[in-house]
Amino acid sequence: MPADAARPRSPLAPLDGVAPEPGVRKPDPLLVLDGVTRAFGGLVAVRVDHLEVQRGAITALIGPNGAGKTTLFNVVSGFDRADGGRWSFDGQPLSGRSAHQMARRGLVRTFQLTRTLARLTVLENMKLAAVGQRGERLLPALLPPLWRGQEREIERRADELLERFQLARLRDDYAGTLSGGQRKLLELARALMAQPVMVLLDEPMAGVNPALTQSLLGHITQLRDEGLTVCFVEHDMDVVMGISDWVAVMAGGRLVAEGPPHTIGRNRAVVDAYLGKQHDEPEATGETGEAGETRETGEEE
Ligand SMILES: Nc1ncnc2c1ncn2[C@@H]1O[C@H](COP(=O)(O)OP(=O)(O)OP(=O)(O)O)[C@@H](O)[C@H]1O
Repeated sequence: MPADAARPRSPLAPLDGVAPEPGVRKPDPLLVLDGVTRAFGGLVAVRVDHLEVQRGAITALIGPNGAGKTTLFNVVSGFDRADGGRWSFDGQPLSGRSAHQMARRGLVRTFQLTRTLARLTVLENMKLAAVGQRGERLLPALLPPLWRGQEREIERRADELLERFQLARLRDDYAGTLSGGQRKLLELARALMAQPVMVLLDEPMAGVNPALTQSLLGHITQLRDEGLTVCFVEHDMDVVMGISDWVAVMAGGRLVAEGPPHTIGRNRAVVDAYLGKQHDEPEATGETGEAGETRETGEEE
């Protein structure tokens, strides 16, 4: 069980002064990736040379469609295999571990399309998340009394989380009757059943109405303030700017930029990633100023 899950956030801003450069070293990285690659046939979906995720921070992972964000989440969380590279979590080399093993170490992910089971109740979904993520299936057979104690503890934790996420009144409803937004809340609550140190959230706000988006944002920042490390994929830039401590940008499988949220919009590599490099080609190919200088591309403004 990760002991530091409820570690209070340092009042210092540890990312202040970290250079906004792709692959930059962080003062206290929890997750460190090196040379991670994943290809599908001829398409290299991910090729990240180096990425560090700062402990206790909210990091947004952004990039255009098909940039490789979900694939990177899948690989690191053990839901997919990498073709190459390695990564460590909390100083432990964990490349190639299964999703169960990663969850036991404290790294849990949620999915773009929620994975709640429609024909189970909200509470059953929560309990299953604890069992499934922690790989405790053998316990009931081997040690019934101990298991009953654990089950009570799991239910207590589930009820606590359902209360926190305003889902308590839906506890005994089938998950299939929940709205899209409520399912997103349940997905986040389920992830927390494993008492993770870090959560990877894949588009946690997608398809959620504005009121519920605000509620989810509040929950995510509260998790960070309680010491959890959060990395999330998001397309809505208002959300990214609103809650991120740091932003990492992918394009074509690569990490093309990193930095504090306010620097990202001004970064040329990010503009290129979203608009396509050709957006400034007319200026770059032969258009000269009075002094005869050709404007260069690819630089940060
Ligand atoms: N299982 C798969 N088989 C074949 N190609 C895949 C598979 N999964 C992803 N890809 C391809 O890999 C590339 C990266 O996809 P990925 O879903 O990781 O991007 P993304 O940045 O998460 O995109 P989005 O923001 O649209 O979700 C895309 O070209 C995608 O079509």
